This record gives sequence, C-alpha cells and structure tokens, in this order.
Amino acid sequence: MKIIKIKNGKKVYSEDDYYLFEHSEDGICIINEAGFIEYMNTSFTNKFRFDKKIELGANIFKTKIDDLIKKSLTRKKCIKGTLVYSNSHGCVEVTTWPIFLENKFKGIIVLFRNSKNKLIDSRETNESEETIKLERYFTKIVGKSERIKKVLLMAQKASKSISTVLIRGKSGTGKELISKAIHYNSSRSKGPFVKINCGAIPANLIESELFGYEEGAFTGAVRRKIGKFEQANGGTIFLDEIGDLPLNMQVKLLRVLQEKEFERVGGIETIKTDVRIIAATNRNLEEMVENGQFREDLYYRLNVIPIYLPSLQERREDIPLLIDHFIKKISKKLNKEPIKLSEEAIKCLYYYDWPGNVRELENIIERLIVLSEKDVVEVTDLPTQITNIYEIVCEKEKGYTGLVNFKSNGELAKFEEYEKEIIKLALKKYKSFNAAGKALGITHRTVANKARKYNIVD
Ligand SMILES: Nc1ncnc2c1ncn2[C@@H]1O[C@H](COP(=O)(O)OP(=O)(O)OP(=O)(O)O)[C@@H](O)[C@H]1O
Repeated sequence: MKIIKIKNGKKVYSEDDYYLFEHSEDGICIINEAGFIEYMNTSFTNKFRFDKKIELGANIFKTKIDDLIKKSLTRKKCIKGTLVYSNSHGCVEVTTWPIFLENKFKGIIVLFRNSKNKLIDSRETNESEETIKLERYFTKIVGKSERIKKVLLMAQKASKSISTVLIRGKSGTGKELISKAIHYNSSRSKGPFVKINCGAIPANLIESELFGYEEGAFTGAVRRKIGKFEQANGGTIFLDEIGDLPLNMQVKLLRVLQEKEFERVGGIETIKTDVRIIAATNRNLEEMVENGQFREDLYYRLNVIPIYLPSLQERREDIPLLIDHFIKKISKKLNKEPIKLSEEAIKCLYYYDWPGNVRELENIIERLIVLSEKDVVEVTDLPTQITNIYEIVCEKEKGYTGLVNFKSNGELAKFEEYEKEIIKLALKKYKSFNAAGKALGITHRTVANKARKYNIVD
C-alpha cells in the first residue's frame, strides 16, 4: 500500500514509517511542530476530514481544524475531548499526543474515533475553555500562541480601565501595536493617541516636547508651543522607551501622574490634563531602580498594569501565521502579487532566532516580495543569516545533537568524535579550510589535516 508523505515540501511515496496506521479504523493525523500536516491515514481522509483545506502540507492554523488540536500543538500537551460536528458525522472523540524526540518537541499525533456516546452533545475537554472573546482591535493582532493570547486578554482588560499600563518587551515585539489597540478599544478611542519616543529626543529638549513652552521661554521660542501632554488631552499618551527618560524629567512626569497638572516651559499657568498613560520599555527598570537610574516612586506609579510581550523566539508557533499576514499586507501595500514560500523555507524561518522580532520578520517578507522573481520562494532565496542557522538545525536532525547529548543515550562521546563532527560542520558551513579555520580559531592546515584524518575529505 502506498502512503503519501510530505518531505522537503514535495510529495513522496513511502511504504515504511506509517504503514501500520493505514490499517487503523481510527483517523490518524500527524502535525509537525510548525503546524504543517505531515501525514493523514486513509480513514482520516475518508471519515474525519471536514474541511477541504485540511490536506498534506497545509498549515493547521490556516484551516478550520478544531481549536482543541491547535491548542494541543501550541501547548505541547496531550488533550482529550469530544467534538460535535453539525453534519451527519455526529460526535467524534479526539485525542492528541505531543511527540518529543531527544527532548525536542516535534509535533503532535491526533487520533479521531467515532464516539459511542451519542448523548454527549457538547464538547468535553480536560482543558478549561477561554470564555472571554477578543474584541475588534485585538483580533487584528496576529498570533495564536498561548503566550500572545494571554497578552491580548490582559491588554483587553487594561483597555476597559483608565489605569496606567507598562508594556515590557524587546524591540519589535509589538509594544506600540498593543498600546494602540488598548487606546482604540477604550472609552477614550475618540480622543487622540499621541506617541513620544523618550529615547530619541535630546535631554535638553524633552521637557518642551512633553509640556510645551511659552513665547520667549528661551532663545528661538518665538511663539507658544503645545506639548505632547496637551495634545493628548482626552486621549492616551504613549511614552515609548520610558527607561531613557532623564532623572529630572522623571520628577516632572511623576507630578503629572499624581496631580494631573503641569506648567509649560517658561510659563506660570498651571494646566490641568486628562490623559491616560501607557509607557513601554525594553530596559530592566527594576535594575535601574536599584542603581538609582530610575525613580522607584515613578516605577510603581507606572507599573499598575504590567504587560510583558514575549519575543518571537518564545512563540515560534506564531511565525507561519505572521508570514501569511505580512505576505498579504505587504503585497497589497506594494501592489505586487503575493509570494508563496516552500514548506522548507517556512521551516527555515521557524528555526531562526529573530533578534529583531516581528519587525525583522516583516522586513524580511517585504524584501522577499520586492526581490523575488520566482513563484515559490525556496530556502536558497532566504538571507544567509537565516539559512546558516537552519543548516545547523538540519545537521542536528540528522544525528548531530549538540556536544552534551552527542550520543543518543545522553552519555558523552570520545573527544575525537566531537572533533570530527565539529570539523564536518565547519566545512559544510564555511566550504573552505581557510574560512572553517578562521571560524574555529585554528589554522587552515590543522583543519585540512583533521579533515583527512577523519576521512571527511580525500
Ligand atoms: N502580533 C503582531 N501582528 C501583526 N503585526 C505585528 C505584530 N507584532 C508586531 N507587529 C508589527 O511589527 C512591527 C513592529 O511593532 P512595534 O513597533 O509595535 O514594536 P515595538 O515593540 O514597539 O518596537 P520598538 O521597541 O522598537 O519601538 C510593526 O510594523 C507592527 O505592526
């Protein structure tokens, strides 16, 4: 019996790995860690596939496959439940198991079975369902991972209050996006949303930027200027990079937070303000407080509702969805045909560490849309900083599992075995004795000698 599988983005026929599953009455589906369907047995295809988009190579996050299954993948957990389908198929019992190979999450196996208990007419799971639904502005923020869902629910709750919010997270994780969603989902949405980047304005100008100035306040102040706090009256002010605010300005900000009033630079009139404050930073404010660089009282005033945005690395399962989102968004903006990425190219993006987070992903997709001349973008079309990491991941998948767990039983191997693997890896990655030697900090002659010794080259 022939079984179709997907390997490296291509359909291949195999009689080996999944042969036994073909004899099962139960529907069986295997989904990899990035959400791609790698295998479906005949029973699943004939009896349990209720959405045409559920096919080999499809990503489950783009199908109507049940949330229970998506949840099992994002949580890397076993989940049992009864699904009720509105058509003639009735109740189906679903069980999922996470697959771990050498402590690395590889995906899930999903088993579908017709339920004998026809009386069950509501879904039962051992997981508590999220009862709160995301509202309009938050549904636009892409992400299905548990971590981002928690952030969005917290941000939605924050939007219903007037308390100060402090958003933490590395650059490009979406802090500004979340703060806008909080504002536009709040009762202040008709008021202005005003942003100021505290890190981008020189220390001597920040006071007049925040609070404005009166005519003649300093040389060059030819007429009165309204500051950001006045502009934001009735709305929200977003203080980005709050950790960069100089200490003397921190005192003034504290007064606005406590008394809701300030004076323009060079002015005597006290101005009342009605502004909701959302601050953001990627700096460690707690450490700054300890070192005396950030006022403790201001820290507590700001940190009323803390929201931590995870890096993209911490929620890799959102990468395929974000890729899809940016392809649609950017190709529309640039008036270009949407590109397609091969399954392997998506996997490659999945394994990259994304130091610049979602912004970096957005920029890469834009670059691919602008430069791509092919129908399908392959791994070789991706920037080398991304493919280098992928090569190492592939090496690991082929058996090289890192120095400590080099042997499958977890024991250390002989020193020479490590050396051989390192030389092999370096030559594969850098192609020449010279470059490999440079990377390893040894001479090209040593690399060449060792490569011969271990029969890596003739
Ligand atoms: N979950 C998401 N869904 C869709 N787009 C996102 C998401 N997260 C971030 N983006 C996009 O990524 C880009 C960077 O986001 P944003 O400017 O909000 O990050 P940031 O954390 O404020 O960055 P910085 O700290 O550098 O100011 C923006 O174009 C934003 O629209």
